[in-house]
Amino acid sequence: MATDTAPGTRTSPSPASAAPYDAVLLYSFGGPDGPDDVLPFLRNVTAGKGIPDERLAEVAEHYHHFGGRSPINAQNLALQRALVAELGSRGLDLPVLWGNRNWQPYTRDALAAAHADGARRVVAIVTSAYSSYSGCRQYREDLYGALDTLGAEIGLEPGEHPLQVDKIRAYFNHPGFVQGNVDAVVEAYRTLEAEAEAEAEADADGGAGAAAARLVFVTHSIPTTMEEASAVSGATYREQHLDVARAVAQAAGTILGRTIEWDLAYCSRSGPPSQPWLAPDVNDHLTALADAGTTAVVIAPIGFVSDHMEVAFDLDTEALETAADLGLAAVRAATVGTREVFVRGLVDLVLERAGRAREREAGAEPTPGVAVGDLGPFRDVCAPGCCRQRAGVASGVPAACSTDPLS
Ligand SMILES: CC1=C(CCC(=O)O)c2cc3nc(cc4[nH]c(cc5[nH]c(cc1n2)c(C)c5CCC(=O)O)c(CCC(=O)O)c4C)C(CCC(=O)O)=C3C
Ligand SMILES: [Fe+2]
Repeated sequence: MATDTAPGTRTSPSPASAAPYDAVLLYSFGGPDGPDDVLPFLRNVTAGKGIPDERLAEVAEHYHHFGGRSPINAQNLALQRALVAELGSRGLDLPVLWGNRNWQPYTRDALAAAHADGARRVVAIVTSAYSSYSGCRQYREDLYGALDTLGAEIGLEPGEHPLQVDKIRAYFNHPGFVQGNVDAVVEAYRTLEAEAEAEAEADADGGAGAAAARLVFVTHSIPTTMEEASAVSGATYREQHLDVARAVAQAAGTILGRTIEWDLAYCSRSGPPSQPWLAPDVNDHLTALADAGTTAVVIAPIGFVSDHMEVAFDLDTEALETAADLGLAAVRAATVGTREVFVRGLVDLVLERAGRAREREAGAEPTPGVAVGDLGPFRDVCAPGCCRQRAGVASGVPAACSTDPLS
């Protein structure tokens, strides 16, 4: 076959298209940057939520323990840079804006900047991999609010928005997110083994449990009412985590050459004690495991995409202390953060979303997305009633990225 390229020379691939999108929004939670930000930030987060004052004071202490600064902002900046680099390596120079729900830079400001630069179609990457009110609808409600504000500022009619923002689907079962977690779990097992070997050299009885260490997956607890309401998207918040956990434990076990026993536990419960939340709490679960004879654990925070405050405080400070008190050898697996396989996956999801938007707009059948596990890819556009706080109770607050904003 004739070719004008010398063997072994790589031609640069023609860039994949991100059309119809002209900007990406990295859309996150936000966190305080210093001690003076802590209270106003917490007021933003908890407005109208009925979180008891003692719980707020306690959470403020978690932030003050780290100088009043959450690690989340630096991590989002790093992810923003990694996304720009990955898009660039594919020949795409799409701007990546960063906006938060609860602290600056706020979503409204990010979208205003995009609009001023001429963007009209934006694709959002929410820094939450799972679907529930907290990880899906709340982001979409706040997005609708930011678009309304922006519209009003430039004199549009109520409900008319200056830009259209779509979001990538819930990506908990996307291969990039799952593989990032598999790699992190394998590394944690190897760290635990290395620590056990070092200890065994120093003291003859150490190290026995590392090879059989139990894998404890952890995610953010939510009220059971929110868990029930999450079923509208096809599988509940808990079922989504169980699907990822099964896939990660199996793949990590294959790499490590053993069967891994695992469980799913929860952290960061808030709300009044009378309100049921998903359990067991990770500290209670570690205690139960130690009582039953477990001697080593890997703690894998699959519910979080980066090492923000829940991970830094609830896991690295509290849960690791619980493990030490119980005499459990414990290593916390990394979050996916800016791992290459995860960042590549996010850009794949942006391009997949763009491709399906083009197909839909051309009246063609959209190409199905890829997913691992048993649940299949989640929807691009949320179904009516998706991810409410309570099943069957509409909030009356409109939400973006839905076929029916008021449902
Ligand atoms: C499922 C879920 C995620 C994961 C999905 C996602 O990542 O979005 C998440 C993330 C986060 N949650 C965060 C912080 C807080 N969450 C709170 C409160 C709450 N979270 C809830 C759920 C979730 N939260 C719920 C049901 C509440 C009760 C009140 C309410 O319904 O909203 C409160 C109030 C005090 C308290 O009650 O603890 C704070 C300060 C931060 C920032 C951390 C940092 O600063 O590094 C992040 C990334
Ligand atoms: Fe949803």
